[in-house]
Amino acid sequence: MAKLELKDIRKSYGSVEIIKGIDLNVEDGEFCVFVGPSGCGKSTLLRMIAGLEDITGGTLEIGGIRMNDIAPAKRGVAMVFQSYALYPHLTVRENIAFGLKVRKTPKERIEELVNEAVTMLQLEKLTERYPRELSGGQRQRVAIGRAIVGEPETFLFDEPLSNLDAELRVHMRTQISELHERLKRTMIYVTHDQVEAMTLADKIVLLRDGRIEQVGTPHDLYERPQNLFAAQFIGAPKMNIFDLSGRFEHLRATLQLDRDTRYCGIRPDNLAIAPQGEGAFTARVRLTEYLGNARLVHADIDAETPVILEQPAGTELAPGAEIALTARPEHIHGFKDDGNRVGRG
Ligand SMILES: Nc1ncnc2c1ncn2[C@@H]1O[C@H](COP(=O)(O)OP(=O)(O)OP(=O)(O)O)[C@@H](O)[C@H]1O
Repeated sequence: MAKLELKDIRKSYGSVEIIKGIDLNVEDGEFCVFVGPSGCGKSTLLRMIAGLEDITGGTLEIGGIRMNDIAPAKRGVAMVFQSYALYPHLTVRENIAFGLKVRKTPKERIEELVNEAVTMLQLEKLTERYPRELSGGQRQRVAIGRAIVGEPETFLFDEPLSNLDAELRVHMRTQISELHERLKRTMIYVTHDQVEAMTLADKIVLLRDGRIEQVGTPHDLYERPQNLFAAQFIGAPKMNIFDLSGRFEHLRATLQLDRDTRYCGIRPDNLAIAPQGEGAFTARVRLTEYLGNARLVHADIDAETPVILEQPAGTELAPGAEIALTARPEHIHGFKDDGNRVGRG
């Protein structure tokens, strides 16, 4: 069993607090992704779980056992790093077997575990190569193999795909998903890439500045962002936000928004072009981008207020054209003065 419980977890370097009180449960077998902007503390939190960083305050339990002061090797976790951290002078097979040898695992068992991992990760033809003779994706598969053979209860991934090109990232992402399906182990995965977070996670933990902004399924974060930060972090292009305290006051009536609503948010694919003279507001097209399956329209409501909408790829709009825009009530997200969602929950 590898349920993780973090209770008021804190980390300081000197007088600077980096992790500012994290309460979180990760269920046994769950795929949990820590996501957030650079410097928010994702890696630090993961390294604290791994035992590579001391915990300044709070309690970390894995499988019901307090782990704060337990050595990394005794936590039942294996970590896969962005940098692969392979031994250059060892072959693929030797790299994968290394930890088992150190732990004095019987030879036959090492054979068995390594062969299993090699097959699972399709490394059969590469076992006698050295890391320098491998591509980035192959190196990362070896690093994952090394983690698998230790049979950990929990896998910790620290931005494992960051050094790979776009195509390989997508491929490795699906491999990691399949690995989770197959091993059914708890996995915690750090990324700053919201697409990775959305596609891999059972549970997303969105962090900012050492605190949790929102925890939920990918669907929760996309459909019901709990605050302006979550609304703008998840989804690309970003959600459009209109401040109703100023020149968008009229939207309150037109879009029938609650009195508590200070900001209204509408995703680019939820903005529709209305017949001229109708719609909630008008904008002037600046440029359009053809994406193959859609067309992104960049427009300006006024000099300070850009807006982005996603339209069918065949939509023809010349720069300078005026468009009337509208959105259905169920696609409008309302946020209060403090940035929290109206009718939170
Ligand atoms: N050893 C250290 N001493 C002092 N500050 C540190 C140390 N390690 C990390 N930090 C600071 O802690 C904060 C969180 O760092 P961390 O690496 O966890 O962020 P991150 O969210 O993983 O960012 P990134 O996506 O850029 O890797 C940063 O502001 C960083 O500068």
